[in-house]
Amino acid sequence: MKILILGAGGVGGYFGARLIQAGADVTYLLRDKRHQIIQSEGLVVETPNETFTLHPKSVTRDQLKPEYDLIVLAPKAYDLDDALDSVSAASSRGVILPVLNGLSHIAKLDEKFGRARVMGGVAHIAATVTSSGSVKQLTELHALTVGHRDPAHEALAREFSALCQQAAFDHTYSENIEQSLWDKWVFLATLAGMTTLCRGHVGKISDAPWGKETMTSFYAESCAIAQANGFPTKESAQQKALAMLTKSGSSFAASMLRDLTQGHQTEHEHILGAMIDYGVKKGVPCPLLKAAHTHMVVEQNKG
Ligand SMILES: NC(=O)C1=CN([C@@H]2O[C@H](COP(=O)(O)OP(=O)(O)OC[C@H]3O[C@@H](n4cnc5c(N)ncnc54)[C@H](OP(=O)(O)O)[C@@H]3O)[C@@H](O)[C@H]2O)C=CC1
Ligand SMILES: CC(C)(CO)C(=O)C(=O)O
Repeated sequence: MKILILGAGGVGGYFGARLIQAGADVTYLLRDKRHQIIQSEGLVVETPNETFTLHPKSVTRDQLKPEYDLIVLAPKAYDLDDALDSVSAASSRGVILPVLNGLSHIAKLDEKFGRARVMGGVAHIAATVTSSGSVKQLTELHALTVGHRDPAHEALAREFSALCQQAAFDHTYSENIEQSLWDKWVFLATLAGMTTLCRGHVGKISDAPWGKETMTSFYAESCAIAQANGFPTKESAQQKALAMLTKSGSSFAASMLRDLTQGHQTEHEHILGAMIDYGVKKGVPCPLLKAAHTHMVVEQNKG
């Protein structure tokens, strides 16, 4: 299977590197600056246990041909339109696997490629790109869940899953990937909303007198929106998520907090704004999500 991965950032860089180590035929589609770095220095991956360098195949958009069976999209949500332009010379064939957080990108991809060509993916990792260009896995967490959304691409999705089984990360094949996407989204909206509002990680929030209660209410709001839209998070998954979201002493925080404190663009419209839209359409009250979203809009407008 020939795989094209758009983006060698935290998610694309990490999971792509692990797939290459496992023998997968991966090519990266990169913008000029990242392409030059990877061509000259290789793809450097730092994990909590080791640092390794790979020399992957990479192309820029002008070198692209429609020769891939699977096209993995790993840009930030605000770069999706540019990513779709960049990949256009290859995207007349193959199955598309987006690994972005949230869900609103799926509708856009379905509209462009048709549901029969768009599978689902959920990345569970805390990863970033360092100032020197390395991909850095910040914690031991590294899991990729994929699944088919249409019988037309089920065989390819399972073939890709078999490749993931060989790679050095945790992998699950989801028989209901849209539910998996919603489960991750309600968790992330809560984590991102609360850690950005409070400018602190889960442990700090849990130490505050009303921290656990507010986190729990935020999560309940997000779950109510998922439920109203036909994707109720199972009780067992809710308990597991709440345990992580309210754990005393935990240094867990969302990548949105890292982006905010480092002055980068953030995905608040995709993670918080789109969740509010789903809530408002179904008449679900979401005051905490609206407070978190308002805070992010004010922050980003500061320039
Ligand atoms: N980081 C994390 O811990 C997690 C992130 N996610 C989600 O995964 C998605 C990706 O996030 P993350 O990996 O952190 O983002 P990064 O910013 O680290 O990486 C995104 C990469 O996409 C590249 N890119 C964007 N547009 C194009 C284009 N047109 N052509 C080629 N490359 C392009 C960027 O390239 P360039 O270098 O040129 O800017 C960048 O290297 C997001 O939706 C995020 O929410 C999910 C789970 C965890
Ligand atoms: C919640 C987490 C860390 C899990 O992968 C994530 O996706 C993010 O912070 O963007």
